Amino acid sequence: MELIEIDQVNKVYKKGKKQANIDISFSIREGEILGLLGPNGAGKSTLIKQIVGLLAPTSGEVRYAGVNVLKQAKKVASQFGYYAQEPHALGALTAREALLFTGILRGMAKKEAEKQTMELLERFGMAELAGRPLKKLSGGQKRMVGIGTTIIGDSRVLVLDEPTNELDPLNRRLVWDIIVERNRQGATILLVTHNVLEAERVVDRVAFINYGRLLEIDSVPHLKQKVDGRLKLELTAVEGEAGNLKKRLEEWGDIQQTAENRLRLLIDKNRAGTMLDWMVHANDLPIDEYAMLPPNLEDVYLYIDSQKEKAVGYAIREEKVGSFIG
Ligand SMILES: Nc1ncnc2c1ncn2[C@@H]1O[C@H](COP(=O)(O)OP(=O)(O)OP(=O)(O)O)[C@@H](O)[C@H]1O
Repeated sequence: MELIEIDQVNKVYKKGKKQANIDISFSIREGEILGLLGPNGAGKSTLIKQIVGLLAPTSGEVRYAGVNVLKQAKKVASQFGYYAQEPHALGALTAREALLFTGILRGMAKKEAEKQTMELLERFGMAELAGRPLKKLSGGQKRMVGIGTTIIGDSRVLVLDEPTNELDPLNRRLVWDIIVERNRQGATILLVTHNVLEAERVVDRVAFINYGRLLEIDSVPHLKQKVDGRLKLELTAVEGEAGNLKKRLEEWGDIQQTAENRLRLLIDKNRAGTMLDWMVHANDLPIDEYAMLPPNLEDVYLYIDSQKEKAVGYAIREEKVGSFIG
């Protein structure tokens, strides 16, 4: 069943005259984990804010269980857990109070909210910090309390905007575990992340957004078929030579610059042997290191993005390379 429908959503920010979302339509199915991926400035947070009803679309609408979210703000607030990128304004509350009050606001009985609060703080390794005001916690600890306030109260829908951002590896893993666990308990989950490789392990489907548009939405295996029959060559260029190297390799396949001196080439399997042979014999290529690897979801994204750029003639976003790294 389609739980949330995004129907022809357009968002124009008046001040900047910026069209952040253009004709976006797709559905989120009940019980799925849908990953929303795309580079910085693609329009993901704008879309998410409209999905949770905090921002009104310029045109189009978002429906939850068949009804426009803006017409059922109370219901959406009680049934959705929303983790925003911006830190929340609960700084004067203690960690315990922030969790407890959010649980009660979502309609939990006080006793149950108390129980879940302590369970979460223990799970986060923060039981001893329960009485400390949020403003006196570290950035990562604050973020974990933010995750806690999002998931407390068994919300039917979780909307998570970069939930693992700025967390250490252990907490990142804990958050991914919690996401999967809550999904198994029945929650429908929409999440924005730049951790494409971590997301690949948990999401059922992926929506790729760029230039304010939905470029693609599909299951991970289906998306990977787009780069089937290809291999990935990761190259480190000699300092200052990435542009030059990119030009020399362009004819072999789809090439992207992924960091200042790093390039990624997707090449047909049946050309890979000839290409490698050519590369090792060409003495003047400015290459420091290279490795041949099977493609992953990040490569699918880069491929889809490059095809779209070619198709519609968008300028290459040199300033945005590397958005997916780390
Ligand atoms: N309040 C605002 N007023 C004007 N323009 C805005 C506003 N918020 C966002 N934008 C612009 O809209 C575009 C989309 O921004 P958005 O925050 O939705 O991107 P994003 O995909 O979430 O990016 P990131 O991954 O960096 O968080 C950007 O060009 C941004 O500068």
